[in-house]
Amino acid sequence: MTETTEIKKGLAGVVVDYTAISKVNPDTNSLLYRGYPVQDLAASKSFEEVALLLWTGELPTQIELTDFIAAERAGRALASNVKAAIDLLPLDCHPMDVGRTAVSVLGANHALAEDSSPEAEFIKAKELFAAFPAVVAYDQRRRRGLSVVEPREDLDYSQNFLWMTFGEEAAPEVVDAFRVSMVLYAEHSFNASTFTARVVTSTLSDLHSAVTAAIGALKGPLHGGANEAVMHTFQEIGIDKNESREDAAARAKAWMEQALAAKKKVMGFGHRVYKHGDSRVPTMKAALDKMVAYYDRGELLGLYDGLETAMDEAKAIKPNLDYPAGPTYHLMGFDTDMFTPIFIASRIVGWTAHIAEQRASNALIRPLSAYNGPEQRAL
Ligand SMILES: CC(=O)SCCNC(=O)CCNC(=O)[C@H](O)C(C)(C)COP(=O)(O)OP(=O)(O)OC[C@H]1O[C@@H](n2cnc3c(N)ncnc32)[C@H](O)[C@@H]1OP(=O)(O)O
Ligand SMILES: O=C([O-])CC(=O)C(=O)O
Repeated sequence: MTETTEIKKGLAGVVVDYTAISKVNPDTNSLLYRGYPVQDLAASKSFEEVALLLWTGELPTQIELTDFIAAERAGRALASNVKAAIDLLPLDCHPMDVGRTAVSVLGANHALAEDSSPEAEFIKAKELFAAFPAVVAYDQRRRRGLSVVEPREDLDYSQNFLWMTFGEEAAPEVVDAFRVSMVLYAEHSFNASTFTARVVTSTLSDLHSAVTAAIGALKGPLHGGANEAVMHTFQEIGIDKNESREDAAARAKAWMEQALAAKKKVMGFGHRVYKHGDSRVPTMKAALDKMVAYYDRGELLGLYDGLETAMDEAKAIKPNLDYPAGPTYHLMGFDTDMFTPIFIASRIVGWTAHIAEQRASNALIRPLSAYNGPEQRAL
């Protein structure tokens, strides 16, 4: 085997494999899940239906959906050793560390952990989907010194997620914005965390190991961690509920101009694949607009507009999905560092769909490197 000398830093522009799960088209700013435009799915389908679509390739029949919903509702409670493991973690560790640990324990618990048949993998994917919201809710509540709220089987996925987190039933508008975010975050081809899951799977390792590794990749601010970084930016600029939208926009614009002059990277903007705008942003921004109206917090849109305009004027770089998602979760009442764990809950679907696809047509993922260290020398 000869070494290639053509280096593709960050694998930019490299096509690594086929996928039938989603199609990201940067020329048309579009995203298809198994052929369906994501904005159409977000307009009319539950997250549960979208999950089944991504896993199986087709929207479920009514019977399939009913069966899945029943199993999902029955599988929401946290195992006692997952709670115990979370309780052992410091309250000031990052919640992504909690999510990563919880998935690891769920893997160790699983009777089918080492069974990678398609049937076993599908069972594990569905169980992880059902169990993970309770991890986020449990951790959010323990950080606030609040007692656990048990799941309710009369609520759908999004309603129950918000119920377990806040201990009250969320308004339909809020549930819907949350559902939209779950649909939009679910899948995005060979992004860094999904690729990580595929690398781990390619060694014939198990599903929970692949998801645990993917969580590590998602945590970084160049990837999923950007949704919380967006809120940190808003907080650094300063949030004043009584400020007018125009004044907030002016302050945000000035902040961005300074940040760019200082050559800072501002999280929530830019994308490796989309260069003219992220396909999901218009749908998520519409959900954010509804939340701003619901909570009467126009000044947040001032900050949003000011940063976006200044970035566009200076560098023509567009927002990515994390930009509208961050303030949406803030308005719903989540602590900022819980935003990326919410992303995990959704992306579990995409990761596990890719794990299945990788297994079905596996080749060990092992690229080459060009050596640029010292020449051979004598000891
Ligand atoms: C769900 C998701 O994971 S979406 C992505 C979330 N991540 C973020 O929001 C982090 C901020 N964005 C970024 O760091 C980048 O846009 C990335 C990593 C997402 C993609 O970047 P790449 O395709 O590798 O492009 P790269 O980082 O080389 O940027 C190209 C140029 O645009 C600039 N640029 C890109 N994004 C930004 C940004 N957010 N702020 C300021 N400048 C930026 C770079 O500085 C670089 O400028 P230069 O050519 O003058 O050096
Ligand atoms: O595709 C990417 O590189 C990042 C992204 O938007 C995602 O994972 O949703």
